[in-house]
Amino acid sequence: MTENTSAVFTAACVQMNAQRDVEPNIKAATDLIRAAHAKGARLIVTPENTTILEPDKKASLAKTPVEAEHPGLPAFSALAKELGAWLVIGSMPVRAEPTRIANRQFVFNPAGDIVARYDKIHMFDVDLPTGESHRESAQVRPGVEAVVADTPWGGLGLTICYDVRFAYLHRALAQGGAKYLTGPAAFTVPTGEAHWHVLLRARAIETGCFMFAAAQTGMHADGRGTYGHSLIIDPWGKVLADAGSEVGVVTAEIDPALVTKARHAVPALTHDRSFTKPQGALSAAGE
Ligand SMILES: O=C(O)CNC(=O)[C@H](CS)NC(=O)CCC(=O)C(=O)O
Repeated sequence: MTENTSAVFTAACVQMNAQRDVEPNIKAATDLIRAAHAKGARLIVTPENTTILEPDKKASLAKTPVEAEHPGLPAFSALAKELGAWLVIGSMPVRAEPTRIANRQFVFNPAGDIVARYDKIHMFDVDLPTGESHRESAQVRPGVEAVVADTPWGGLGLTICYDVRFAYLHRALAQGGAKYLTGPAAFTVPTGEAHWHVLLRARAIETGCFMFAAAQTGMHADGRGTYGHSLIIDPWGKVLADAGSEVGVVTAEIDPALVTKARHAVPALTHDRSFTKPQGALSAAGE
């Protein structure tokens, strides 16, 4: 189908509860993507780690093939083509080096072609007050390139999960042509409760972009919980859809004209100034 590039269209976020093994996750994602399409969605975004949420690093590496051998690629390519929809797989980790993976996002056009790839740049290395610790950098090779995909509705800037805490990436994407941002995630419950909505709304407001943040939800392997609340947000910061904590699909009508409207009202994206930086330096602990 040829898209009318200025017309209102329906976008969807798929909310998943991915488990350890790739094939059942592909099947679960496929069913939800079909449900999103049945609701009229022309652009469908899935969460970070759509294809695998395996806490055991050795097992995760063993289950993560190189891109060319990953069963998710032919499956999602065929699905995008069958549905005639734009499909963003929030992330599908692939082997990047013998012992490291890339936390990679894929954009498929309605012909089933991969039109963009993005490797997550910022690594989630944290020790939370709840005792939950993550060392993403121990296994993931971080990306070094910000990516804006071309869609019929305008630029789609790609980010993943912890990237949401880095405003400069989003600003660079918007200044590089993005009118829409993806923010697929597997957010922790405590940081989600405290930070998720405000961070995503801030990124949408600062950039004058729509935000599509598809999330993992519920309990995963080894007692790991994720926050859910997939969000679709407009460029003025209004939450158009919030998926709550259940597995499922949320949709929203996207009016591309709202991007121009928000940026005309407050053209902050064009008001950058240069300034000298303060001399201080952070310690390793970040203080
Ligand atoms: O490790 C895996 O198996 C899958 N990957 C994730 O869950 C990623 C990296 S550990 N999670 C986040 O980035 C959460 C960020 C977050 O929660 C915050 O910024 O507060």
